[in-house]
Formats: sequence, C-alpha cells, structure tokens
Amino acid sequence: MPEAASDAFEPVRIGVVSVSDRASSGIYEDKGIPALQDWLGRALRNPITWETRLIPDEQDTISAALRELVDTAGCHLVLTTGGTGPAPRDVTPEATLAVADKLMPGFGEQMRTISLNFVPTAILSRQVAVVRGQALIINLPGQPKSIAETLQGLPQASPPVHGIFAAVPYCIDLIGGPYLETDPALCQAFRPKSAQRPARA
Ligand SMILES: Nc1ncnc2c1ncn2[C@@H]1O[C@H](COP(=O)(O)OP(=O)(O)OP(=O)(O)O)[C@@H](O)[C@H]1O
Ligand SMILES: Nc1nc2c(c(=O)[nH]1)N[C@H]1C(S)=C(S)[C@@H](COP(=O)(O)O)O[C@H]1N2
Repeated sequence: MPEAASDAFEPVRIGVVSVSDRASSGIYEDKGIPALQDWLGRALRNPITWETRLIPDEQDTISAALRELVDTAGCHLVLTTGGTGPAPRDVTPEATLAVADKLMPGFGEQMRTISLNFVPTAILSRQVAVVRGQALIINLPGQPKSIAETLQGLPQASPPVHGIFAAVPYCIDLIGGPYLETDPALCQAFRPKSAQRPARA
C-alpha cells in the first residue's frame, strides 16, 4: 500500500490579481478575484493557497505585485484580469512583459482565438503570458465572464473549443512547479505520456 504522502495532491500557491481602477477604488465591487477563485477552485484538485491582489491600472504597481507574488510569496501560477485593452490606462501586458524571463506567445494567440467564439471584440485584448522563475503568469481580460470563457473554452460544442488551461499543468511541470491535476469535467489537462503520473480514482 503506498504511503499517504505519495497519494496526496501536491499543494500549490496561486496568485490572482484583479487590475481595475474602478474596482480597486471601490466604485464597483470586484468580481475578478472571486471569478478566478471560483473557476480555479473547481478545475484543480490540488489544495490551493491563494494570494489575492486588487490593484489599479498602474504599470509599476502591477509589475511590483507580480514580482512579489513570484519571488517572495512563491506562487507557481499567477493569473491577472483586466487592463489588457487598447485604452490609455490599459497597461497590464506591458507590466507583465517587464517581469518576464520568457515569453509564451501561444497563450495570447490561443486566448484571442477562443474569445472570438464569444465576442467579436476578442482581438482588442493584448493579453500575454510569460514565465518568471518557476511561475507562469497569464493575463485575462477584465470582463469576469471572460475568465471561464478563455480557461475552459466550449468543450461540449461541435467542434469543441479547447480552453487554454489544458496546457497549464504541463507548462508548470516543465518550469519546476507542482504536479497540477484537474477535474476532467471542466478541463482535461494534456501531458505527453512520458510526463503522466498514474490516474487517480
Ligand atoms: N474587476 C472587475 N470586477 C467587476 N467587473 C469588472 C471588473 N473589471 C472589469 N469589469 C467589467 O468589465 C467591463 C469592461 O472592463 P473595462 O475594460 O472597462 O475595465 P478595466 O480596464 O478592466 O477596469 P477599470 O476601467 O475599472 O480600470 C467593465 O465596465 C465592468 O463592467
Ligand atoms: N473571452 C472574452 N474575451 C474578451 C472579452 C470578453 O467579454 N470575453 N472582452 C473583450 C473586450 S470588449 C476588450 S476591450 C478586451 C480587453 O479587455 P480589458 O481591458 O478589460 O482587459 O478583451 C476582449 N476579450
């Protein structure tokens, strides 16, 4: 009988960052952080420690939050929401690129393609993803509904629209983070056979 420890899902620390002038100043209630926690909490089977940040659309503030979440708090995954459009104060992509060790352009390309199934304005999002140290940082648009749309896609549609989250667990394996396991009802994570651990009940 295997030891309990080897059976346990590995814990993961996740940063969720809502970038919004209006939500951070109390003009409206922030729905970005709850939407991120709701989707990730349902999609991941690992125990999650959350690091939440609600901040205005200021480039230096966003970059500082991302550095702190990765370098000090030890997050292996950081998702931002908001500030990805073309308006003068939309600077989340610039703030994210400023802390990058590596660019991961496939995520932005795929998210815009997925979002075109939902809104014709999908191409207005300049969202990017990067690796910093042992963390993957991904930008999502500010509309709270865009979080599930891009992470999950429309797997039941014909033909299915695959969300980007399927590629996240293997990316985190490759950068030295914990082995993330998903609920296949929301997201079927893809790993090459050589990287898969035995399936759980
Ligand atoms: N954090 C949030 N919580 C709740 N709703 C949001 C949030 N961010 C955006 N929205 C909704 O999405 C719409 C479009 O977002 P928009 O691009 O205008 O905001 P943003 O640039 O992300 O945030 P802000 O303008 O407050 O800095 C908003 O009008 C609002 O209804
Ligand atoms: N999946 C999805 N992507 C989306 C949207 C959306 O509602 N759903 N909104 C679009 C719109 S209207 C804009 S302006 C851009 C940028 O939004 P942001 O500035 O709030 O990040 O994201 C786009 N991408």
